[in-house]
Amino acid sequence: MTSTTDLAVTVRGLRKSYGGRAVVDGLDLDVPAGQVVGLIGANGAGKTTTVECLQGLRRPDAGEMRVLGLDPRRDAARLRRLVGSQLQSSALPDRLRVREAVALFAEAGSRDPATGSARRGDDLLAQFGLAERRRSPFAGLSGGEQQRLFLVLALLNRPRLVILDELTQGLDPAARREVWSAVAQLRDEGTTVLLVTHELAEAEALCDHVVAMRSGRVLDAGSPAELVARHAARATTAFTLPGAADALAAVRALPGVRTATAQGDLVTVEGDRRSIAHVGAWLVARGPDAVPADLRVDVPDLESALLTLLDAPEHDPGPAGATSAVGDPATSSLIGATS
Ligand SMILES: Nc1ncnc2c1ncn2[C@@H]1O[C@H](COP(=O)(O)OP(=O)(O)OP(=O)(O)O)[C@@H](O)[C@H]1O
Repeated sequence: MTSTTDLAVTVRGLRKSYGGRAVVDGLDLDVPAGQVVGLIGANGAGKTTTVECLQGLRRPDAGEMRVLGLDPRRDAARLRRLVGSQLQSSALPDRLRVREAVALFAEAGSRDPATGSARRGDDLLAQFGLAERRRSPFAGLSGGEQQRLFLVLALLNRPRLVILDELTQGLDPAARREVWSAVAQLRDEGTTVLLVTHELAEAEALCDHVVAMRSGRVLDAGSPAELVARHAARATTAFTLPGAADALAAVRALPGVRTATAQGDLVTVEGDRRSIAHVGAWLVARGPDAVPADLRVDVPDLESALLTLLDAPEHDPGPAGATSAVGDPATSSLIGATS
């Protein structure tokens, strides 16, 4: 179990209302040091409000927060030096050159005292593939380059925690992959990252843990694989098999298979993930001529898990607290107590 000293962020009972409407409603959250934790959920779930409270940008109505051991309400200025936050595109003037942005954001401590150059900045620009763009104005960068520059600026002063909100929104697939690999690099270097994202493939690729939110509350939390196993365990296998109807009884008897149906020669099998391997092995065992050329497998992913979670009826968490919907006690260390 994670001890509190291993936690970069702890939140208990966070509440924030706008005009009498609770948008964060008794949220508990732990972010273990050195991990990438993702906040996912529906629009308006309160994800951005939560991370803004953690950065001292918004004042919650109630609750306890600790970010790197500090209270964002009282220590916002100290935290700004320890937390790297992603800027919004509008934060940089179009004409500001990359090297000027780096110089502007570098604290004295990140400069090399011998040469006076922002060596850390140069290293990061090289690391994130922007060394050749040092003279480019911000507006001349591609979307992916702009986001990578935000990462460089967020990392410039060696933050212990990086908070990223919709980092890859609006990027094309190639640029998104570039930014993902930059975040994966951070994770490999042991930086703690709190990531707000709508991109569930992104959460699946990058996050050690994800916290699914709706209406300001935690619905469930765990590793992406745990959430998939709990909420989207079904896999579908489909293939063409001559004489399909006669084979259905054998397919239904395979381990992990829940249902098997045939439409003409097209067989559709539903089951848990094990069923995929068993169906494949059964087909191969029938001989090389029986192996279908059109085998298609739909494996459940985090998106299916989140859709199931968001589809579940809302219920009042009652006095037990907002995280009472959490399913598996094994993952509750990430969510914390519900008192
Ligand atoms: N300053 C504000 N005044 C009034 N309502 C606000 C304010 N800021 C946010 N809200 C509302 O609070 C709710 C939660 O917003 P928030 O941005 O935290 O959610 P989110 O989960 O990040 O949403 P999204 O995924 O759409 O970005 C939304 O309904 C939003 O309209």
